[in-house]
Amino acid sequence: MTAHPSPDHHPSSRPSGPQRSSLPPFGARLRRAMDERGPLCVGIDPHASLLADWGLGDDIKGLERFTYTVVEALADRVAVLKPQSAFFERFGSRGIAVLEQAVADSRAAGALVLMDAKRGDIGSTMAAYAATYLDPASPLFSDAVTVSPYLGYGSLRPALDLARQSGTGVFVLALTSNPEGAEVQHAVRADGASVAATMLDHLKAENARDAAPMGSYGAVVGATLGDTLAAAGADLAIGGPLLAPGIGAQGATAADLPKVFGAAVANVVPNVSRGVLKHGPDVAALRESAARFAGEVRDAVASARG
Ligand SMILES: O=C(O)c1cc(=O)[nH]c(=O)n1[C@@H]1O[C@H](COP(=O)(O)O)[C@@H](O)[C@H]1O
Repeated sequence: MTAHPSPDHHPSSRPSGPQRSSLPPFGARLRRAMDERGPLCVGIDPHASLLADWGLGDDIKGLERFTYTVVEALADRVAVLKPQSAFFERFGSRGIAVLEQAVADSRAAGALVLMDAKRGDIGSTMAAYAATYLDPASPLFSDAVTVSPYLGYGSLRPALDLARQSGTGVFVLALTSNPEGAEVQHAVRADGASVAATMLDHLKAENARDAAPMGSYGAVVGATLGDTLAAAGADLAIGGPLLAPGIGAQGATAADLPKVFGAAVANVVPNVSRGVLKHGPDVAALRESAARFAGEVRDAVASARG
């Protein structure tokens, strides 16, 4: 995909091969951001219906206005912003240019950017996806990216290795928030372990290096899962972050977090997208909503600590 972004936020051509980064490991950066700002992650998901609700057109101008308003409202106060790439890709190269600008502006304002791209392919193609999001020379360079392990955990190796090199992170889908996920993720392998438990074990091993204060390799575990985690034999003590989508529009609440995550709740990065975004386009209302979710998360985590 060829992008034509404004020239002010990234190099016009990419050097060959991954660039070394001076960034500390992602896990350390994320832990610090969680300590300073609280663990909330807000999604930037410009649904067509939200654009309409905001009084915007379902076009590039609407996309720009929506995206830059969310960045202006939240990038200086939440730990993580998670743009969902699909909502930008559907506008073609001009949508990608908006995404590039949003990533750069969010990072400049102090938010970590988790690119929600859910990529996954054979290793050699995965290397290109990894370069897209985790190579500091890329116009879409982000602090972390979501990936899908359906081609096998080993196929993710180029992303896992580039993340270590560039101080970025990788979030692997383990137990997703949608009800359809169980047919794959709860499936039991010949050795008796579920697919999800196997992914979590891989991540635990990945995090064994650079484990303090937190590993850079995360799992996606839905906040909607209630007590079904036990059925998947999931050990959430992976030493890395746990991205927990599903709060708000999908029905989970902050109060569910201790029940779903138990002792691992300290590593949970709860995500809310529509639950916050529906309060736009008023910047103050977006901030108030994010602050309310952040407060509920803080109270839930504190009550779990006793
Ligand atoms: O990786 C994700 O972020 C993700 C994983 C998952 O299991 N479930 C899930 O909803 N998500 C994403 O999290 C966001 C949830 O949005 P809301 O339901 O509007 O809060 C969307 O961008 C989803 O693509």
